[in-house]
Amino acid sequence: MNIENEKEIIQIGIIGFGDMGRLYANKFNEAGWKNINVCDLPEKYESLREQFKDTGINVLRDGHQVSRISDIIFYSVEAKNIDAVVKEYGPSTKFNAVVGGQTSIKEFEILAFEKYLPKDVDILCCHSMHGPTVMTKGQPLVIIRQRCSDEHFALVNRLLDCLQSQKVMLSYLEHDQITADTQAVTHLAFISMGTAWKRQGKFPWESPNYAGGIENVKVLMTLRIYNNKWHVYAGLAMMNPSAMRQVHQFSKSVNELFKLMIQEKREEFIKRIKTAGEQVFSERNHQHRHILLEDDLLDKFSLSIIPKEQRKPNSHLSLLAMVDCWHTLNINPYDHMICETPIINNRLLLGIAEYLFRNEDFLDEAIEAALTDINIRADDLEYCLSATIWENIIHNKDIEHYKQQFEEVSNFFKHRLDEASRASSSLISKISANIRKI
Ligand SMILES: NC(=O)C1=CN([C@@H]2O[C@H](COP(=O)(O)OP(=O)(O)OC[C@H]3O[C@@H](n4cnc5c(N)ncnc54)[C@H](OP(=O)(O)O)[C@@H]3O)[C@@H](O)[C@H]2O)C=CC1
Ligand SMILES: O=C(O)C(=O)Cc1ccc(O)cc1
Repeated sequence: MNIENEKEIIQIGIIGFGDMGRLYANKFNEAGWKNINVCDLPEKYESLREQFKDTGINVLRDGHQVSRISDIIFYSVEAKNIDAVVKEYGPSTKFNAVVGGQTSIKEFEILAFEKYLPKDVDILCCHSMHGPTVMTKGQPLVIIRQRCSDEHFALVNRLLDCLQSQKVMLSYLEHDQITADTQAVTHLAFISMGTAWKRQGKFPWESPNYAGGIENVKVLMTLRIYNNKWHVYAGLAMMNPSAMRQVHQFSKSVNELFKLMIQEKREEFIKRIKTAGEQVFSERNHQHRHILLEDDLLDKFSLSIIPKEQRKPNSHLSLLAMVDCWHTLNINPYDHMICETPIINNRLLLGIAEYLFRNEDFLDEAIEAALTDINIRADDLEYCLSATIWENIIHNKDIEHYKQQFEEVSNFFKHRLDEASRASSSLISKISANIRKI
């Protein structure tokens, strides 16, 4: 093929024109790829065609039409639907095309492609490790070369170059293992916070326990998750075969630590926290000490109406349990930074855990609050219940219940979700810029 004019010749297809499908289509369009064919569900065809009529993006009625003409195809549908969608449209794939998917769990996607795509078709999958409102530049982009010629591999790479993301080559099993260790359990920590606040009818920005510093990160990240689509998190937690172990352990860590707190088993509690902290933030990880969240920076992104001086200590049960969970399962969160996402693990959750555990005074203050301040026990009890509720829903793969719980909490916060999402995006870019400077 002549690389010179490939942007005019190559037909690109996107099946599933939701948030991520649109992000990719717009990026390819801006980069000058001329033939971008997209579809969503057939019932949305007329309105999408109208909406995109002057954009250069070619809206088609369904996945058969996209598949018949496209040389490179991305499936960008809900993970829970991937098998059914590939089953329906896969057999229509153009001869000698290359097909990939954007779903967050790769085992199901790859198995569906292997099952339903014609044998002449190559499989090269991707996963942008960020949500649709984050700048693609510099973010990790996992590439999974399942079966793919050198020529197709090079072509898809040239196309994806316009995202300016950091490519990471993994097998689908490696991908699913890493994202189970990072995304699934991180989301559980934050969605449980939202549920606990909602169960108490309490907005965290009105409470002195959630004002200032790393509390801002907890609030913003929780609301950021609740501003995204429920199916993204449901899929990640329920469909990734490796995720359940972490989900169970996190909930167990929360509950066991809480029991030690209310029984005031001081020595056992402190020993457990300090041992976990020493292992996770030990010498072997000192070279990674680059998250460096600073109070001044975090305070600029507060939703709180409480002045910082009126801040009250917090047990940080969620963070203590997170580190206890990593320690118990022998997970080194720093090893997984190749798949870092803005919320996940690395930047923010690992960032705030690091902030807490690497500042002895701060950690001691949290431990003291956990063991002695009875005013925060109601919050911590609600956190335990919430983590247990989510663990059960995920364990039972109860997708309807997941949706209902998620939407109830999301509705509770709905008047601040957009604002929180904007604030968290600025915070993420500020922290990314800080990290790049180091
Ligand atoms: N959002 C995120 O932060 C990220 C998401 N991902 C993954 O990317 C994928 C897409 O996510 P996202 O764009 O956020 O989700 P969206 O819900 O915004 O987009 C998925 C779209 O696919 C449509 N769809 C469903 N079935 C079909 C079909 N048979 N034919 C055509 N279109 C169909 C959906 O329609 P309808 O809504 O009517 O069902 C929806 O419009 C998911 O697998 C997700 O896990 C990956 C990285 C980040
Ligand atoms: O931005 C983040 O950290 C998210 O958690 C968003 C996200 C959701 C699903 C993915 O498969 C990847 C990223």
